[in-house]
Amino acid sequence: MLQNLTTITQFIIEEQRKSHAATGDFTGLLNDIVTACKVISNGVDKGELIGVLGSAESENVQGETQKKMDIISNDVMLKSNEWAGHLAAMGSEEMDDIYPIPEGYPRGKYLLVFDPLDGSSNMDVNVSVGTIFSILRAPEGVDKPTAADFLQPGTTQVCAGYALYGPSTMMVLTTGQGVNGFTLDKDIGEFILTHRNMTIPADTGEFAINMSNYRHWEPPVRRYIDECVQGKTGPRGRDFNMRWVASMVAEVHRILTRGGIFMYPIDEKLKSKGQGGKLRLMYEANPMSFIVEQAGGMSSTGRERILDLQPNDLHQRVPVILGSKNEVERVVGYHSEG
Ligand SMILES: O=P(O)(O)OC[C@H]1O[C@](O)(COP(=O)(O)O)[C@@H](O)[C@@H]1O
Ligand SMILES: [Mg+2]
Ligand SMILES: [Mg+2]
Repeated sequence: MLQNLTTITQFIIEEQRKSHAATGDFTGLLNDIVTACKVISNGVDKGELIGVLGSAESENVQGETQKKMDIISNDVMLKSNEWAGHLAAMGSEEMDDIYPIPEGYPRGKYLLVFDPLDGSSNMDVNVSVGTIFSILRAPEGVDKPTAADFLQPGTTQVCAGYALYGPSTMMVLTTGQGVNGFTLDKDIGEFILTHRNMTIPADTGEFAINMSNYRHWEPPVRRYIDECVQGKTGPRGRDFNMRWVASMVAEVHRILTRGGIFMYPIDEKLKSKGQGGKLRLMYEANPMSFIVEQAGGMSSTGRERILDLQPNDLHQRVPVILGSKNEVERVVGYHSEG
């Protein structure tokens, strides 16, 4: 029924009304992020029709070859969010250092950190990709924030969300009052509330991990996956299914929709490169952990709650094990057994 549609803006305003401190700043910021994701969705949708597939022949701070859409999505996020006066600075996977709000634009009280295109290795093969974002408060009285001002534990996030550019374009977000999903109606250009109060079942029979790293895994992870693969014939006494999309956004969305466990653990290969994991704390692990916990799931490094971690670098990498509570707890238990 057309007249009963709730747009994402209406939903956020209603949510903000519950907290008397709301000034409209947050709603304004979210609207700018929503606009950016609509533009990126349009670009992903059109693909080679507008020549945006393929590599950009440049590398980001992670040493990864950037896709054209990595750079385009990054620019769209910057341009859409820099002008309105809600932000003091931004941080992105695709930029070495933070992005201060340009002179001439008003500064605001929030910090925005994002992964402009997640799963970018799937862009050229037409598999779901996404955008992940996290909103933090800028320290009071600081006119020009530094990278250090972004290094706040995940528990201090004001909002976390992602856009998923898949068969349909969706946006899922939390402000600490549960998790809700919105589907983009491209005819009216609005994200409409379609998935109210998303929750993750505590149990699951589905795991997601890049099995090609098997020989590099630590014993607790190898034990957990061995038992899943042994299924009925092993100690778990039941069969498990496996999925791996290679887009964290798509994995988390599947888990929010039907449960599951997603793992990108630390391994010997990553350690040998001096990395603390594959995925980035500030704009992948923290926002996804806030969403997963708000949906009743759990998120850990295997040894610590991700949201409690004190970040030490804007591009810090961490192990990620998240999803259905009882399975994540089991993996954490295997780590503590040593
Ligand atoms: O290539 P792998 O080992 O399968 O890793 C896939 C993982 O890397 C990522 O693509 C990293 O994110 P980016 O694409 O934003 O760099 C995750 O989305 C995904 O979960
Ligand atoms: Mg990513
Ligand atoms: Mg990315």
